[in-house]
Amino acid sequence: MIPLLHDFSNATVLVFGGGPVGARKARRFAREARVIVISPAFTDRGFGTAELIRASPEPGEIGAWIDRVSPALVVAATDDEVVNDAVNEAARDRGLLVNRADRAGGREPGGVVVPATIRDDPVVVSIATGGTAPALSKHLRRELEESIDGAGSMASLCRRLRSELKSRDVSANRRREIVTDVVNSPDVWTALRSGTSNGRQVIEDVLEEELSDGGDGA
Ligand SMILES: C[C@@]1(CC(=O)O)c2cc3[nH]c(cc4nc(cc5[nH]c(cc(n2)[C@H]1CCC(=O)O)[C@@](C)(CC(=O)O)[C@@H]5CCC(=O)O)C(CC(=O)O)=C4CCC(=O)O)c(CCC(=O)O)c3CC(=O)O
Ligand SMILES: NC(=O)C1=CN([C@@H]2O[C@H](COP(=O)(O)OP(=O)(O)OC[C@H]3O[C@@H](n4cnc5c(N)ncnc54)[C@H](O)[C@@H]3O)[C@@H](O)[C@H]2O)C=CC1
Repeated sequence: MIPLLHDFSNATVLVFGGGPVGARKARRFAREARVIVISPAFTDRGFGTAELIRASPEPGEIGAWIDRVSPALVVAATDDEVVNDAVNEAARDRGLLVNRADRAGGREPGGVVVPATIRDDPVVVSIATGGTAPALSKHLRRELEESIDGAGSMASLCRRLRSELKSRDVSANRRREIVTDVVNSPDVWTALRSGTSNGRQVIEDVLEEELSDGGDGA
């Protein structure tokens, strides 16, 4: 499988199944999408801002629910394999993305997996194990969380630095060298992580040095 990023803003995600797994997927997608969860019972409280609809569709009724809601992605998270099969089939028939929570492999086209995710906006890190060990994905997510501390601030710094360098007509090659040096600088990381800098001073220092040596990097 090849990881891709998908923007769900202004899209709808339809989840079948209101247990802990349906809730986790609902919370995940609700940070961006409109989420609707359909289930005869909601055994978990943490559905985020998702809209909950109490219903127990038969396999033959799944397609009609999907048509009513026009989702971009459908999640099959019930404890009934026959229902999950029907969700998978109805979503595929309509060319929609589908996430099966009850399958480790054997995905068909359009089938997607939800990875463990670490965020320090706008930075995002995803972890998956090819379905072999979701608990390992969770463990690695926890282990790696600390190591990306400051990455969001570093990304913002780089965005501002790149735009300043562009507006001063610094060549693409030189921009690449400068940005790479900043990203690799332990001092900059320490300053961002400790909160002693928001990056403004780093940008000013880099620009001053660049302009004073004529921009040739010598
Ligand atoms: C294929 C996949 C499909 C998908 O859901 O997209 C899938 C499938 C299955 N998960 C199962 C079990 C568990 N899943 C978790 C947790 C997570 N599962 C997630 C993703 C995925 N799970 C996809 C593959 C990702 C990969 O490649 O690693 C995470 C990362 C993302 C998320 O769901 O948000 C989230 C951690 C989030 C976090 O904390 O960061 C735990 C741990 C726990 O609950 O504490 C357990 C119990 C321990 C265990 O079994 O490992 C079972 C067996 C069910 C059964 O036995 O009945 C199946 C089905 C099967 O294996 O057949
Ligand atoms: N992908 C993952 O991370 C994980 C996946 N699983 C799998 O996901 C499934 C769901 O896990 P849990 O939430 O823990 O199970 P659960 O049994 O607590 O919840 C299942 C929910 O589906 C609902 N449901 C039953 N028939 C339905 C229908 N026709 N339409 C809509 N909803 C219906 C039930 O009322 C219940 O709320 C498990 O059976 C297992 O196969 C389990 C653990 C982790």
